[in-house]
Amino acid sequence: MTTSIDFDRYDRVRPIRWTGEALELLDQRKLPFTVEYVRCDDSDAVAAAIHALTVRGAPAIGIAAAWGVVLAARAIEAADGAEAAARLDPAMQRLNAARPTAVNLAWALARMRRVLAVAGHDWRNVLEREAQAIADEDLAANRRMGALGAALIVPGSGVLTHCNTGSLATAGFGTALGVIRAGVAEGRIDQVFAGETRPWLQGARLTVWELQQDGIAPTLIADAAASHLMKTGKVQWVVVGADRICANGDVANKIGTYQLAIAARHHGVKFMVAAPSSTVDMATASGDQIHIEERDPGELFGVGGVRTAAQDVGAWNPVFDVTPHELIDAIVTERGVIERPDATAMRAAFGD
Ligand SMILES: CSC[C@@H](O)[C@@H](O)C(=O)COP(=O)(O)O
Repeated sequence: MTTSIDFDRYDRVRPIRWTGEALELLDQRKLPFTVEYVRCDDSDAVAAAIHALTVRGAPAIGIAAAWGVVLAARAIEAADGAEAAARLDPAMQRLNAARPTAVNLAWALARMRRVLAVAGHDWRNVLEREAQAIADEDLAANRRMGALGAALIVPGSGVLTHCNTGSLATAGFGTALGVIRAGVAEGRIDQVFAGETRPWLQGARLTVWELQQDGIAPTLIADAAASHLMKTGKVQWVVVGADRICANGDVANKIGTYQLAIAARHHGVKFMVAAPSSTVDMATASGDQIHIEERDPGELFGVGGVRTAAQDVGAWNPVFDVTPHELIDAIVTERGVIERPDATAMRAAFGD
């Protein structure tokens, strides 16, 4: 497939930088007002950064964890990969436990374990090459799925997206935001709406900032405005990313995605999920089996450190939800487009 997209135009934001000595993470807690990288010198610092959302987004936390393994390797001695694997196991388990919902974290660590198991005396170089490969493959997958997803969008369309699925959440270009970038570049998308994505405001803080770096001017909406937006006819597609795609096509993504899918179906708006194959988890049969992360209820009590909620209130803060496959029109990965996903279509695309 050929595409007219100038990818280099979109290579401006990089959330993860490997210096050869340390891992530098663009601190997403401080964006858009402060652009600052946090330096991680060991794997526990990486695990803490993943847990704190310094680095976030399913593919990005997998990539960061892979570099975390490279850092953990600095602290041990081993004659070969098998011996190193045993010694690195506690650090890898701590990285794996940093966040539960996005499968990309466990997937990246499993890849590091696999290459380690067969590595010889040069196991440190093997780990470093694998971490770099995970990052490089993610960027390539995003570019490919961007073009594939954009091709589904009829010129002149408006789209709504949720959370942040861009360069900040990946090795670059983005998943759903990659589709949107490609769609804008190809003249298919006229207008991009971004939901705020409360409580952490990934949409208002990160997606808007990222698109502005590209010269794309999104329109911000309150999350609660989504159904009304759809009713006006201004959007033809909802395009979102994923943290885990199950064997039956159910999709876990940022809290609020499920209600967007319900509203989209009601209004005849199409619903697309864009994610690399590293987000596909064929070992999880359906969304009912996904561990949904719940974060500090304090995230709901205010914005930017200013309290907005009444005092002495209880709160519940699940940060992901599951969209049933019946509400999804297309899942786009770098391997192709799965229309109306279900267990049969998923098996045909990804095996068992
Ligand atoms: C490529 S990003 C896909 C998802 O990871 C994204 O939509 C999302 O839900 C991120 O959640 P976050 O809690 O910000 O890590």
